Amino acid sequence: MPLAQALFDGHDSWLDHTLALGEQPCGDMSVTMTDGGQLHRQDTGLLCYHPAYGSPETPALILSAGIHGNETAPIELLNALVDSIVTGRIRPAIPLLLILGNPPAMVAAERFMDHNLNRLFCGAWQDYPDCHETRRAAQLEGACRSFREQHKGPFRHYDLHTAIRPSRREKFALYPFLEGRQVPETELAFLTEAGIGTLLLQHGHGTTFSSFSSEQLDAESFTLELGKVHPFGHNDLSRIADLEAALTRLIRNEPAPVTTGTQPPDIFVVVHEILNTGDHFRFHIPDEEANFTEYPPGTLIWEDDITEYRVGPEPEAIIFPNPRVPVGHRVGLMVRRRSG
Ligand SMILES: O=C(O)CCC(=O)N[C@@H](CCC(=O)O)C(=O)O
Ligand SMILES: [Zn+2]
Repeated sequence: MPLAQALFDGHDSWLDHTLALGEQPCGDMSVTMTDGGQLHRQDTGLLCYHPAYGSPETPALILSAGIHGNETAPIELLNALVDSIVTGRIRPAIPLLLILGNPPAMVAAERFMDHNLNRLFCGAWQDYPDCHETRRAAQLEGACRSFREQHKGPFRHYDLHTAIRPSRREKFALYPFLEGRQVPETELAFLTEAGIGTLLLQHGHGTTFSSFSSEQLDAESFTLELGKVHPFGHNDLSRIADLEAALTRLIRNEPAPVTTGTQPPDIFVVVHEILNTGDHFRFHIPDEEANFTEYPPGTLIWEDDITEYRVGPEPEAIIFPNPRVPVGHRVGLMVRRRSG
């Protein structure tokens, strides 16, 4: 039986297997690749790879997609990488943890079922009533922690997403906030290689998956926004071919290309985080507004009965405008290009 079918219980791909199971767990199993590497199915949507040889300096990589179930382009990209590994087109030279985050939400083509999974990390899942997403956040934290314990060398995590709105900057990365941490030059070069020309530096502690791996696993972590949400089968994966090539290079542990003369990503900082303040919250950004739409000084962005927010002395742009979130959650971010 072909390796993929053995590992995925007769399904042709990891994605088909994950969608067939949804919320159901699956048994743990391992297969040995022809080069001696071990591919280990830990549970539904959870795979890990250990190469036959390695040293303490060998970097390790976590790749996740589908933390939001309807963000299908990154899911299809990760599935294609797994297919290449299983069929021997890519022979990984580094340990990998590969995650399809929210299988039942993927089946339902929804962002999430009960709670936004990407707000439940760093232990925040303990503050919510038990549901599929709280259990999944706990499981993913545990899987990442034990992977980290086995691999003490350089450690990266890329959490792949797509955005609800179109964007004036199609692909962008978010770097979780950690006091005193600066983005290494190697990571800036990786973003350029991957065709991601914009980087937003987060401004405070978060409870996203990338915040968790950054803060608690000492990973170089990024949330990567790779375009707009579309249903399965309606993505133009050629738009993220540079990322696929850059990830393939990392997985093979090949040296980075020489980047002399290439443009580093444009860096943005958060000026203001818009939170839903409750019943009297009024948001003045139209529903269909694209990410990175800029507003002139003085523009009223939101208000309630007590306070309001207007753009400061320099123009500011909006990212992730979405007023349909629970009270206390993020409605959007106001950002500005970093000077210097
Ligand atoms: O388009 C939107 O409104 C949301 C897209 C999305 O899911 N973005 C992530 C960003 C995570 C981060 O801040 O690192 C999210 O909201 O979870
Ligand atoms: Zn997302």
